[in-house]
This record gives sequence, C-alpha cells and structure tokens, in this order.
Amino acid sequence: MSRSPSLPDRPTLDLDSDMSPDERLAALRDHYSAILDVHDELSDQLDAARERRRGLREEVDQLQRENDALKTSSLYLATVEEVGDGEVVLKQHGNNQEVLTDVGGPLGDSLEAGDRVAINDSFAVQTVLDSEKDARAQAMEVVESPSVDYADIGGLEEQTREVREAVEAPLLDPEQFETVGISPPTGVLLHGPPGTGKTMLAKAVANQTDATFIKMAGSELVQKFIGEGARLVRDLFELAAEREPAIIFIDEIDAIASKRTESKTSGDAEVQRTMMQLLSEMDGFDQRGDISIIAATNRFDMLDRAILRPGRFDRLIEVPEPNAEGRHEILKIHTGRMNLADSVDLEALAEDTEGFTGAELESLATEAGMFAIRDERTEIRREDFDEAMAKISSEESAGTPIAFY
Ligand SMILES: Nc1ncnc2c1ncn2[C@@H]1O[C@H](COP(=O)(O)OP(=O)(O)OP(=O)(O)O)[C@@H](O)[C@H]1O
Repeated sequence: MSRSPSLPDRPTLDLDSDMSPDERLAALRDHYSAILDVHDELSDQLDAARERRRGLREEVDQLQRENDALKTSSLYLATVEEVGDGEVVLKQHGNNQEVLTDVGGPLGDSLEAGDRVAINDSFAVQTVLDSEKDARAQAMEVVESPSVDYADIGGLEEQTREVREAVEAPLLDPEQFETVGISPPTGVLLHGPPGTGKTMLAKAVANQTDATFIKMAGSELVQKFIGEGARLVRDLFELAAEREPAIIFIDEIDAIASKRTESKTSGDAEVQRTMMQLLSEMDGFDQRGDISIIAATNRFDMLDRAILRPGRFDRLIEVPEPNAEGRHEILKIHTGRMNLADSVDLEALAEDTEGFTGAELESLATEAGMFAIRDERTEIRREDFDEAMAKISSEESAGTPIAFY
C-alpha cells in the first residue's frame, strides 16, 4: 500500500514593529503567495486522494462482485472464443454451446481469446480463471445434474441395482442405514472392459439423486498435471463438499493406484503421493455428508489392494461385456430414433455382434446410419449394419487400441 503524502509546511508571517509600511506590505504579499502555493499543493493532494478513493471503491466493488459470484454455487466454465466491442463469444465446457454475451468494465477490457472464465446461469462472465483454478477446471468435469437415465443403459440390470443400493440409498435415505445399524459402503469400484457403461452408471445415479457429478481421470492426474496430483485430489474433495450432494467419479483409478513397482523414479513418487492423498481423504470420510465416491478401472488386476480395504473402495461391481440379451437392449437404445427397415432384426444383430461393447454397438448404429446417408436413403437396412460391422472390425484389426482386460 502507498504511504500518505506528507502535508506541506505551514507558511509563517514575520512582521516586525520597526518595518516600514512598504516592507510590511511586501511581507504580507510573500505570505499570501506562500499560502496560495500551499493551497495548490493541498488541492493536488486532495485530488490524488479522491482518485485513490475511487480506485479503491472500484476494487471493493469488483471484490464484492467476485465474492457474490463465488457464493452462488452454480458457475459454469467456458472458453472465450472471440472478443468484440463490449461483447464476447463464449463456448461452454461440457455441452460446447456457443453464446454471445455482453461484458463491460475492467473485466471486459482484460479478456482475450483463449481465456477460461466462470459464467453464471445468464452467461455473464463472473471471473477469469487463473492458472491454478484452470488446472482444477481442466482436471475435473463438473456436471450439475447429468442427463443420463437408468433407461439409457442397456443390459446392466444387476449392476444398476447394486449401484443404486450402494450409492443412491445412502444419499436418499441415510436413516435406513442408521436404523439397521450399518455403515453404507464408502466407495464403489466399477471394473470391466472399456466402453461398457461404467461412466454412464455413475452419471445416472448422480442424475437420480440430483447430485453434482464431478469426474476426474486418473491418467490425466499423472500425465497432464504432473506435480499437482495430490493437490488436485484434495481440491476434488473440497469441491464435492462445496457442491453437496455430489458424486465423485474417479475414472481410470489404476493410473494412481496400481501395485507398487520396483522402480523408484520421481514419477512413481508423485503417483504414490497422489494415491496417499486419495487414501487419506477417504479415511477421513466418516462425516462425509452427502458425498459418494465411485471409481472405475479396466485394469482391476493392477490395483494396489490397499485401496480395496474396508472403509475405502469396499463395494466392487463388475461391469462385463454385454451378452446377447444385453447387446439387444443396447441396440434397441441406440437405434431407438433411427428409421430401421423391416429387414433389420435387432435380436439377430445382437447374436452377430458377439464381443462388441456398448460403446462399439453405439458406433455400429452411427456407422450404419452413415452408410444409409451415403446411399441417399433415410431408411437403414441390415446391409448397412453389415458394412458397418466390417468397417469396425477392420479398424480394430488395423490397430485401434484394444482393451486389456
Ligand atoms: N450398457 C450400455 N448401454 C447403452 N449404451 C452404452 C452402454 N455401455 C456403453 N454405452 C455407450 O458407450 C458410451 C461410452 O460408455 P461409458 O463411457 O459409460 O463406458 P465406460 O465403461 O465408462 O468406458 P471407459 O472405461 O472407456 O471410460 C456411452 O456414452 C454410451 O453411448
């Protein structure tokens, strides 16, 4: 803070009794002009103080606005795409919706394309994220209430029932557990091949419980945010506490919780620190209120057993590749809005797609639709699915990563 300027010296008037009238007049004139100088100096100081007060007021207003903005829980993240005169084009994260919104004041002047910002429900820019919050924003996907429904998930009835029992029931009816005298599971671990619906299950339960869904990918923690893993895990739990009820979803947990390797490189030490932070957050989670933790992995065999102890991920749910019945259900979901020809028998298609996961069945439906479009048809035929199947199989054999499981 800058120091207040010192006040000018008060001018003195030296009049002597043996001065002539002319001398007295000259002394009075000098005194008058010294007083005018002091007056000017004081006026300048007053102007400077007024200016400073105005600056401080603006700062207080700005802080007040930031404070109010931070107090409202639902801020969304967006990236500035273009900056115009008093307005910017933003792209909202998550749904990629583009909006043109007004910005004014100093905040508006400071915005540049590429900045990440927090916006409110009316798309007004509340704050520009600094790099620390930015890492947090990039590392976590936050969805207020995801739009996935249990009905969107095909063929996982048993797994859905188990997830509802382990996550939904404690959030919606905690008294039930108190009455029976048992503690609900601390964390749920979904394990199974990629693309089988693990993320969907976690999103659906967040939707059903009106919880905020906060996702963090283990692989990104160790690859993208090197050196920040432990802090981001702490932030993750803090954010969940701010947004209760919340569901924390840690995808690819194997990246931060695999069996200790022999090597002692600094990268391993960092991964260890991240995992220790996760364990300590979970261990201190008795009074967790309305927060549930779900993790997913497709490398169950690699997991450090320490994370599976009671009070940590103590409910394991396997999410396998779908069987023929499951594939039929999934195909029904993903072709629900497609104009299928009578020649398409989904049950037969399900039989013919052994080994396909939910994600692959979804791309099969999309690809089949693309073949119909290429042929300038709006109706999708069985041949389109056959061509799509051939395309997907050839892509797989050409080296598209195939899951370990
Ligand atoms: N059981 C299913 N029912 C309907 N759609 C499914 C199912 N499984 C997967 N899908 C489709 O595949 C997409 C990817 O699924 P999801 O992200 O839930 O898989 P995941 O098991 O979490 O995969 P990963 O391990 O790769 O993260 C979904 O958006 C959905 O469209």
